[in-house]
Amino acid sequence: MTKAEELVIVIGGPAGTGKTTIGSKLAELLHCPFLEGDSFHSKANIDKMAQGIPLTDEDRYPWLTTLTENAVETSTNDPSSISVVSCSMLKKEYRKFIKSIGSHSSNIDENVEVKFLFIFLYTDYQALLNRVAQRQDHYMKSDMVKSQYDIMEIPAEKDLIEEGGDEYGINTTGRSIEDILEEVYDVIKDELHA
Ligand SMILES: Nc1ncnc2c1ncn2[C@@H]1O[C@H](COP(=O)(O)OP(=O)(O)O)[C@@H](O)[C@H]1O
Ligand SMILES: O=C(O)[C@H](O)[C@@H](O)[C@H](O)[C@H](O)COP(=O)(O)O
Repeated sequence: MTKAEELVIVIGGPAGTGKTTIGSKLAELLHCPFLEGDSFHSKANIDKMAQGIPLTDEDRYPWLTTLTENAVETSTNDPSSISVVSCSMLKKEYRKFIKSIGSHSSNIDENVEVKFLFIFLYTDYQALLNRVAQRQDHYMKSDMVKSQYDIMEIPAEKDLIEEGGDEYGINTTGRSIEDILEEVYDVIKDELHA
């Protein structure tokens, strides 16, 4: 018996890179749910970020676990069998962790295989600062952008979706939302209902 397939599309990148904007529009296009990854943070994490203190791996891993389990559960329960979730996933090891948690999640049936695709958005440092400054009522202020920019790992050639991997990086500098969305769709379209 072949396993049924679910798809979780994770939209990543540093603060202000367009995860929420692109992720929510992609979900509309695919007629599937969108999850805002930041909604799964503990209060302690939010308080820390609001004070301008970067998260440590100890803070991040429980958040990544909750976020992944929710994304898997959401795709399981949705008729589309897809969910889109935003998550900074700045380092390769966080993408690997999401995949390993997702594959062993208690929320999945043994007859279901969950496929993850990681779309990493990035732009130049100044553009990020400007965009974060534009956001109103967000705990994350522009003093956090540098720490994120310094550690971010843009997907490597060997891990790209077109090379048989599950990652893809998009430089969004100077590009419209529609243009970026079109590129995302183009990259993932072969994985839809595969
Ligand atoms: N490609 C883009 N060009 C210009 N502004 C953008 C672009 N993508 C997002 N923005 C703007 O940048 C700000 C941050 O976007 P958002 O989607 O909240 O980013 P993130 O979820 O990654 O923090 C918003 O004001 C949004 O409208
Ligand atoms: O859009 C944003 O404001 C940020 O990306 C925000 O989502 C933050 O980055 C993460 O919630 C966790 O922080 P780390 O990126 O440091 O893991």
